[in-house]
Amino acid sequence: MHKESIFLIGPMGAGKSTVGKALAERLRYQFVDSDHVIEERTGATIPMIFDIEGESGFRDREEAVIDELTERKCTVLATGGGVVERELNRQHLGTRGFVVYLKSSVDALIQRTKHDRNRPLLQTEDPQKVLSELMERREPWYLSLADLVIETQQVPVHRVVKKIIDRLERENIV
Ligand SMILES: Nc1ncnc2c1ncn2[C@@H]1O[C@H](COP(=O)(O)OP(=O)(O)OP(=O)(O)O)[C@@H](O)[C@H]1O
Ligand SMILES: O=C(O)C1=C[C@@H](O)[C@@H](O)[C@H](O)C1
Ligand SMILES: [Mg+2]
Repeated sequence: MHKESIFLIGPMGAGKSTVGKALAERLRYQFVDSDHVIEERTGATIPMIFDIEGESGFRDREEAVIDELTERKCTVLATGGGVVERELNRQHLGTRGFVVYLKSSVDALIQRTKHDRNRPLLQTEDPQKVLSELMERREPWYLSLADLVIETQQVPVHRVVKKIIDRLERENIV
C-alpha cells in the first residue's frame, strides 16, 4: 500500500513537532504542525484560545484544521496531543495517511514539557497526574490508529527519525 502522507500522533512532549520537522526534511515532504496552523489562523496562542474559548473552542478549530491538513499529499503532519479526542479527527487520520504513534513514558513526557508554558492542560499543581489520566483515556486511541508505534524514550531525535524512515522504506510507504 502506498499512503502519501505521514501523520504523527502521541501525547504532549512525545516529539511530534520536533521529529516531524526533521522527518519531513529527510523525506523532502512538506511539514505542517496543526497547533501552529491553529495559532496562525486564530491570531492567538493556544493558551489564549483555551482562556477565551475554552477547550471545546480549541477542539472545534482543531477539527476544521485537521480535516483540511489530512487532505494534503506528501506531507508530514504533526498533530496536537488531544487530536484523538474527536471522532471525526480519528476517522480522517485513520483513512487519509500513514499514522505513526510516538510513544513515551509519562515520566519522560513530564521531563520534556516541564519548562514550557505553552500547554494549558499541564499548567496545574500536578501535571504528572493530569498527563497520566489523559494517557489512560487516549492511549487506546493512539494504539488503534497507529500503523507504526515508535518508542522515543531514551532515543535521541535523529535516531527516532531514522527508525521511522527505515520502517517506511522497508514497508514501501515512501
Ligand atoms: N526523542 C527525544 N528525546 C529527548 N527530547 C525530545 C525528544 N523528542 C522531543 N524532545 C524534546 O521534548 C520537547 C517536546 O517536544 P515537541 O514539542 O516536539 O513535542 P510534541 O509532541 O509536539 O508536543 P505537543 O503535543 O505539546 O505539541 C522539546 O523540547 C523537544 O526538543
Ligand atoms: O494534549 C492536548 O490536549 C493538547 C496538546 C497540544 O499539542 C495542544 O494541541 C494543546 O495544548 C492541547
Ligand atoms: Mg507539537
